[in-house]
Amino acid sequence: MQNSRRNVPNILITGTPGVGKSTLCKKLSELTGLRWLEISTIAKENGCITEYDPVYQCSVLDEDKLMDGMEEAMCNGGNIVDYHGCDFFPKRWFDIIFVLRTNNTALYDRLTQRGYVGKKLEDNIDCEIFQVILEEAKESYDHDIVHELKNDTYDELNENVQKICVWLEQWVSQGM
Ligand SMILES: Nc1ncnc2c1ncn2[C@@H]1O[C@H](COP(=O)(O)OP(=O)(O)O)[C@@H](O)[C@H]1O
Repeated sequence: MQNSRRNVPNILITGTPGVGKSTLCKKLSELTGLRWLEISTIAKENGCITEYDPVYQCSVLDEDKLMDGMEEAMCNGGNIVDYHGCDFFPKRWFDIIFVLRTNNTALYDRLTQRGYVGKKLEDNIDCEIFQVILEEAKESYDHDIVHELKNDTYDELNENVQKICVWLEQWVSQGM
């Protein structure tokens, strides 16, 4: 089984900005004790930003430097990685991948509340409509470890956290 040597798994939580990754990761981390690695913050704190993309209004990552810095923690396991992309991480790092999904109306409201306007808002809504991150995950990892989770409401958020906790318990017990 892939990565079975780790005692605790690594989980990737991905999806379009605004689908609720950070909210879910924070809760999951508090409940499980797994380490929440928010890639945007880690990249900023460790000088892994090469430039700012004025078209997409976002930071461009120095992926190699970031990966090198994360390697040891990821090999040890016990991490929840949170990022709105997934194709550049080493495949061997993850035991499971959850792609959060949100309907357009809810996502539009969340992103406008965050201050997104114009092209940035439209591009992120399009990203969700065309399920870009889900396709990216399926292209980058084995299909059987990629799971889509609907995350429109707080009830669904709680259900998703529970589902991941159940998976985690099963994963750990299988290795005993
Ligand atoms: N399941 C949910 N139902 C309703 N609102 C949510 C849900 N998850 C997150 N939110 C809200 O949506 C916004 C974006 O959530 P956030 O976790 O920052 O998304 P991301 O990390 O994917 O960009 C926040 O205001 C958050 O409170």
